[in-house]
Amino acid sequence: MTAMLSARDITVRIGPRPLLESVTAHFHAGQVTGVIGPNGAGKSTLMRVLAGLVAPETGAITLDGAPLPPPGSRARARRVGYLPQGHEVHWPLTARRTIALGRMPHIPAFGTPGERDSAAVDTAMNRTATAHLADARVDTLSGGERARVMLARVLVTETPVLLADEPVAALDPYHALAVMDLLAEEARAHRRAVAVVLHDLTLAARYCDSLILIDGGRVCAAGPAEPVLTSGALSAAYGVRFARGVLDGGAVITPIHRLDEEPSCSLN
Ligand SMILES: Nc1ncnc2c1ncn2[C@@H]1O[C@H](COP(=O)(O)OP(=O)(O)OP(=O)(O)O)[C@@H](O)[C@H]1O
Repeated sequence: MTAMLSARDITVRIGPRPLLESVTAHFHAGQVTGVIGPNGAGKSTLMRVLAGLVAPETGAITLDGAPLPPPGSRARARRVGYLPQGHEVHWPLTARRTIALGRMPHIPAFGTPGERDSAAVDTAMNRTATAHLADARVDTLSGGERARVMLARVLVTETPVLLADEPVAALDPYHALAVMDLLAEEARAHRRAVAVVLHDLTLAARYCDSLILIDGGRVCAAGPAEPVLTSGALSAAYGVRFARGVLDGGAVITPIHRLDEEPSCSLN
């Protein structure tokens, strides 16, 4: 299967230290690809490279086999949507106006938003359960509410590639499942390539078609989700023994205890 978004041989260095080393990763249309790995592994750095916010020292990123438009351009913004980790916002805009900013790449210079833009905002607010927050200032929202508003802002951009860095980190279980359902729908119904950074391996097992396990800036395992989640590389990367099973028809992966060995699969 041809990948929609491909990163090949990406190396990112800050000073002498490589944050990513020869990372190759593929993200397919119609699939949710999970990016997993321990703290500091390089997951967010990979997302930032894919979003065009960090220039790699080596390597290339292609969309459908062609180079991406330059970072910061409207053409790039129409192709790759990026939901960063954390959702820090300091601007005193309402949730609706914040979400509407996601339509900017579609509005001509000196143009004004039209009915199509307004409808896209309404749809995204309904899908992220944020319609009731429309007039609330985004800097006054709770962490989980703000996370859903920022997701809506990315959804309205309607990009073929959607990068979400820990989109469920601030969410309660109901909203975490709702957001994962939504990302899966974006992939399956709209044929988008969805990349999602996750720490919850049960969500990774249930929602991701394929996984990229990163540790120490390198890819330790990649491919269909199940073999990655059952591989020794998973325990080695996290330094944790996991229990795996099926409960109520769904996969469950939970950490049991730390391993004695120093966690690392980057030498495997
Ligand atoms: N601008 C920077 N300058 C120096 N070091 C950086 C910079 N950005 C990231 N790093 C380092 O690169 C490593 C990878 O960071 P990154 O944010 O990609 O990790 P991560 O896998 O997303 O981790 P987490 O699960 O904790 O969010 C970390 O050790 C981090 O301290």
